[in-house]
Amino acid sequence: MNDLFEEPDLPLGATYLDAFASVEEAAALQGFVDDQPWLSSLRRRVQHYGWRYNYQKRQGGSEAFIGPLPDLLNSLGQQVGAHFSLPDVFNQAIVNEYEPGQGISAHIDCVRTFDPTVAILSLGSPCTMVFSNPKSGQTRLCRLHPRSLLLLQGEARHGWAHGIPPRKTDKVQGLTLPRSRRISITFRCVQA
Ligand SMILES: O=C(O)CCC(=O)C(=O)O
Ligand SMILES: [Fe+2]
Repeated sequence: MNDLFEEPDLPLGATYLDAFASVEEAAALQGFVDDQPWLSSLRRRVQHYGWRYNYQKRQGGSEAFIGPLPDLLNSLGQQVGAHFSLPDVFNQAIVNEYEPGQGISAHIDCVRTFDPTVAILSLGSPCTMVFSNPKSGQTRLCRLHPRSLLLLQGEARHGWAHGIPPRKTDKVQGLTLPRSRRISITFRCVQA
């Protein structure tokens, strides 16, 4: 349920679905992720599945194939694909962990490496994502709730940057809401 019933304010091409994953699926995904090793080379911890992503080169590269997505991730990816009738199957997933105060700077997911659809599943703490449009200077805020899915396509994927400010709290309709640990799983299709 959305905090204080605020409506998500999304750029064209973005779709937000509350409670996309069931409580059981979310718990299983969180348990799975928590049992896997983390990469700690960024300011936040990450896990890569399917294809390793090189943040410096901003690409995957043919040597970067790790293997098929683990079953739990694959079945969630398939559900997203079926729900939105997507033409391609997700073959890559990046897990991001955010402790309070951590975020991700505004970016557009690499267009050369990844296909036009990006799907973000949220677990754990709610947080506010900021969309910014470099051409118009507009910004839009979207509250991401645990178990929600955010699909980025079209303008929202290519014309707007998205990021999460590195804060310990978010302001929602005048209230200051503390963040706790959040996990996101971003599904993409690497064009091999
Ligand atoms: O954690 C999120 O919700 C966003 C992650 C993201 O934008 C990315 O991995 O490219
Ligand atoms: Fe992203």
